[in-house]
This record gives sequence, structure tokens and C-alpha cells, in this order.
Amino acid sequence: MSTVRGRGGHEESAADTARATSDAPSGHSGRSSGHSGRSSGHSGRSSGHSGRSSGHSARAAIALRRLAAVCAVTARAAPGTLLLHIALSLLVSALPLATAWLMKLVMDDLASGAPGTLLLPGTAMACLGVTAVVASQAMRYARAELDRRVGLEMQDRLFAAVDGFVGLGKFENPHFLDRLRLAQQAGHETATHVAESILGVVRAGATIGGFLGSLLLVSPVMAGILLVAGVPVLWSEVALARRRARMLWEVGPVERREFFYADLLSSVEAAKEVRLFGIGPFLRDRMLMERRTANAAKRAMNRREIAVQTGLGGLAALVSGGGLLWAVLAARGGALSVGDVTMFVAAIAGVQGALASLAGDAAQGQQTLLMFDHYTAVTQATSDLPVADRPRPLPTLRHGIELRDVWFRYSPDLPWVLRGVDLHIPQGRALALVGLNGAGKSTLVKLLCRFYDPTHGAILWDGVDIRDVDPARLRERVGAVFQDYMQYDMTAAENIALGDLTVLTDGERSHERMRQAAQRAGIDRQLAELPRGYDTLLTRMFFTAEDKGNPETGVVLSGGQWQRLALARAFLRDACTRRELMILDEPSAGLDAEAEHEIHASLRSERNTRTSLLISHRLSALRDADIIVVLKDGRVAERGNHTLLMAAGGEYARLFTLQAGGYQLSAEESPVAPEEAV
Ligand SMILES: Nc1ncnc2c1ncn2[C@@H]1O[C@H](COP(=O)(O)OP(=O)(O)OP(=O)(O)O)[C@@H](O)[C@H]1O
Repeated sequence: MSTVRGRGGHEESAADTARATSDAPSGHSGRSSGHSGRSSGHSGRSSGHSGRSSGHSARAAIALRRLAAVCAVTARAAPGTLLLHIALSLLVSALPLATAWLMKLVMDDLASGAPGTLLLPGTAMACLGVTAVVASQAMRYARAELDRRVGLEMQDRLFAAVDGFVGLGKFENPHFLDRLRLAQQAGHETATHVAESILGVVRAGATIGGFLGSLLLVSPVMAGILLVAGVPVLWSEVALARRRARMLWEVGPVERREFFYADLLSSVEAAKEVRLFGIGPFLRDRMLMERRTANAAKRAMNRREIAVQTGLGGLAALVSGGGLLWAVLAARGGALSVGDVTMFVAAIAGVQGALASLAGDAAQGQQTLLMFDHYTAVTQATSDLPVADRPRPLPTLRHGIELRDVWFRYSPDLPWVLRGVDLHIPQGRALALVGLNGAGKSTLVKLLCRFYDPTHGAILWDGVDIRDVDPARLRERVGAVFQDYMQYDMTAAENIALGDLTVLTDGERSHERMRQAAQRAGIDRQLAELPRGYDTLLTRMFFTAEDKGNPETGVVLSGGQWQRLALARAFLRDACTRRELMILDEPSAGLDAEAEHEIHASLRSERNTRTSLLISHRLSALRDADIIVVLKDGRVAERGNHTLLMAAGGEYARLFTLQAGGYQLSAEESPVAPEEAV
């Protein structure tokens, strides 16, 4: 058996699977998807000072690792822009100090009683002013460009990672969905925010260093006081950033629910029911309730920030007021020159401003790095399903697919859906699955496509466990129309071509293949008659104001037409490379009687050459299947062909008779008068 990677990569699934294993029915055959049960529970809690300091250094190491990761992404995505941004930032940070020194020279010169020519310092100050304006505008542009380039790179990586998840489990995990939302948010802004924060810290550091150096020449005491006053500012801002990041994580689920209600209130799919049932005010109330909850959390955070920052502002005012008083008194006593006082005032303003922005930048940087954790958690997440390191080749299907004692539930806290299903789908035969709502038919289909793994038991493709093969290779062999098929807001051609994208680029012959698939699904004529034929947009979502009255820009299909389109997509995929297993889960639920008849006739014509799995509640559509299997209580309850199962008089016979009786009864109850039947 091949080795596997990705086991236990996700903290929730690891815990879930471990619990699932502990609930496992005993004596099952096949492989368990659980873990070895090895505990990683050594807390290793160290006590006292050494524990605390090792905690601090571990946190610092984590922060540095995060920082390095962000810097690496930024440098890779936009190296030139990053360098330009750094150069401009340093230039901008040097300007206030240069201005302050020039100002001091001018003031001292003026106060000397015999002022020299002020032309040179005056011109220099004017040049500095112009440079400041140009450099800060250029810096703004460089920052925005950095934002765009890095944002693109990060979005690409994020969605490549999301697309790489093999199964569906992660998309049904609310914890993961929250992470994904925050990761998307972080992907938009992290790198620029962090770069901005680092540069802001560097800029502020340069300004503080320059001014403190200058201030040391005037009064080392005041330089010391200014520096010490900066420590609580820095500390409080960093603490606030931590709290802000935690608050954002906590309101995540609340905002997700709010978006859900907002989406319901504005989506065309929900609009019918919302209006007919008059549930708009109810949904609006729910949405606002979530908004209020999120607002309350954010309000509390704002209040805390205001309280902390007001305190810090008071401290800053106290220091600068005291300093000013001291400088004026010192100047009156002749200890300082007028230029010194000017320099001192500029230094106080410069250092305090720089300290505030340093604290703000450090806090912003830290908060962004914490958010970046979500991005790394998603992009570096291991597969939700184990994937073989050295996958086994998938053989051509010659014998069939076997489900061996398959048990499955969606999570350990949910009931079992399948309870030991044993089933053989012979190659070249059509097998129909029958069962009441919730019997587990679609779940079984999802297991066959390996969107989930059986909790116990195994699925074998000609004897090869499908967990040992590359999921992409498995899915290449399978064609499917799902019960909840997709309707893409794209053109008709694109909707079909998604089954095999080469038809979009391969010219006329491929176009012909697309039309054949549409013909097979009975939708070709209707698509050809659309205002722009196959190139008609099947949505009215992307209209501009000018297009509004023009039906050529988009049309809306009926439910059954969409279903035929989904079938055409599956048929095209099949025509491109013949799929060895064709799954049709309720392919005809929305089709008219004529279309249903045509589709099933087409499928019947392929008997003996194609392995197919059919699911339908219209039992008349399944009666020709080679094998009919009834799922009940998570197990195979009956198996046989139509004649055998009818003769057995079990569940299938009961359901079939019920349905057939319905038709006969209606016909008897409302006999059609000959003249009405015309
Ligand atoms: N993603 C999921 N997470 C949790 N439970 C699920 C999920 N999908 C389905 N279930 C549950 O699994 C059970 C079987 O559902 P499934 O869709 O397989 O039934 P089905 O036989 O296809 O039903 P129907 O005839 O209504 O389509 C149901 O009880 C359902 O609530």
C-alpha cells in the first residue's frame, strides 16, 4: 500500500476522525480513515520565569517567521516597486529633520542682529518643500502599485490552494470558511500593510533618531524624557492590535451570518419565496441583529482604543507642554538661543509625531501579521483527504466497482448515512439506485467521486482502493450530472464547454462536438435560436445601463433547459474522452416527459458498453436498468431487476405500484372527454 500524505493536516478533521474511529463498529473489514490515535497531548508546560521567557521568544520567532513570509511574497511579486517605495520612504523621512536644521540656522542668523544672506538657506528650504510634495505623491503611487501587484500574487496563491483541496469537507467546515474569508481579506492588504508598517517604523525610527540626536545637543534630559514617554505608547498600541485581531476573529461567524441574510434579501433565487411568504422583514431583522452584535463588539473595541489613546495623548501633551515651558525659561535665562528653542519645538513635535506613527505602524504591522496567519493557514493547509505520495495507476475498468462494507457519516456528531453498504457495480451495466429522500443515494455518488472517504470500508475500482490513486486520475474516468448541478452566468457555449475546455480554442470541429452534445441533451435547436446563438449570455447579471433594453445581451433559461445544458456538459466531457463510469443523479427531474424519454432512450442505447449509475425518483425511468438496488436505513435492502423486485413484493414493488397507481388513478378519476382530448 502506498504511503499517504495529508493525514491529520487539518486540526478539526483530525479531531473529528479520531472521534469517528472511537465510535467505529467493531469487526469491520477494509481500511479506516481514522488516525492511529497517537496522542500529542504532552502540554510541556514549563513553570515560572523560564517558561515565560521561552514563551516570549517563541512568539518573537513566530512573528519573525510571519514577517519573513510576507517579505518574501512582496519581494517576489513586485521587487522594483518595493525598492522604489523604500527609497522614497527614506527620502520622505529625512525631510523634516533637514527642514528643522535649516530653520534653526535661519532663526539663529536672524536673532544674531547682523543677519547674513538668507538666499542659500531660503532656496534650500524651498527645494525641500518641493521635494516633499513630489516625493510623497510618488510614494503614494508606489504604495498603491505595490498593493495591486502583491494583491494579485496573493489572490492567485490563495485560490490555487483552495482549488487544490481534494474533497468537499473543508467547504462545509464553518471554522475553515471563517479563515478563508479572513485570508481573502488578508490577501488583499497584508503585504502592503506590512511593507507600509515596516517602512513606517523605519521612517519614524530615522526621524526619532535624527531629532533625538539633535535634542541631545540641546538638552540630554529632555531627550531622555521624550524617549521614556514613548514606551507606554508603543506597548499600548501593540496590545490594542492583538485585541483588535482577536475581536475580528470572534465577529467572523456573526458577519458570515449577516452576509447570508443580506444575500437572501438581494438574490434573485430567493426573491420569489421572500416575496410570496412575506419573510423580508423577518430576514431583515435577523440580518440587523447580526449587524448589531458585530457593531457591539466593534464599539467596545473603539471605546477601549479611544480611552487608551486619550490617555496617551494626555501624556504627550504633558511632556510637550512641560518641555516648552522649560525651553522658554531656559531661553530667557540665556541658556538656549532662539534657534535652539525653534529646534526644540520642532524636535518635540517631530519625535512625538514619529512615536505615535511608529506605535501605530508597529501595531498595524502586528495586527496584519496576525491576520496573515489565516492566509498561511489556508495556503499551507494540507489536503483534507489523504493523497497517496506514489499513487497507484487506475486500471481500465474490466470487472466493476465494488463498495465493500462502506460506512459513512458527514461528521462524528452526525448520524450514520451509510451503514455497511456492500455493492457491486459490474462493468458495462446500468445500475439504478432507489430510495426515499435522505436514504444516502447522493452521498454514495459523492463517495464514488472521492469527495469524501468512507469512514470505514473501502471502494475498489477493479480491485484498486480509490484512496490509493490520484483523485484527478479517478475523476478523469467519471462523468456525472449532479442533482445540484451548476448554472454558470456565462454564454451557452461556455456553459457546455466547461465539460471540456479545449472546444473553446480548437476551432470548428470542436464546435461541432459541442453541438452534438447539445443535440444529445435535446437543447441544440433552442440554443441555436437564441439572439446570439451559442454565444448568447445566459444571465442578465452583467448588464450595463445601455444594454438593459437589449435582449441580445442575455437571456434567462427555464429550469428544464438548464438541466439539459448540464447534461450537454456531461455528454461533451464524455465525447472528448469516453468516461468509464457515468453517473446521473436525478438527470430528468426538471425535464418534460418527451425529453426524459429521449434521454433515457439515448442512455439505453449504450447498454453493455457503459457502466452507469442512475438515480431517479421516477421509477418508470429506471425499470430498464440491469440492476436495481434499494437503499434503506443506510444499507442495501433489495437488489435485482425490475421483474424480480416486483415479484418479490418488497419496498421497490411498493414504491413502483404507488407511483404507477397514481397515474392510473388520475386517469380513472378524470376521464378525458373525446372532444377535450384533441
Ligand atoms: N454535506 C452534508 N453534511 C451533513 N449531512 C449531509 C450532507 N449531505 C447530506 N447529508 C445528510 O445525509 C443524508 C443522506 O443525504 P443524501 O443527499 O445522500 O440523500 P438522497 O438519498 O440523495 O436523498 P434525495 O432523494 O432527497 O436526494 C441526509 O440525512 C442528509 O441530511
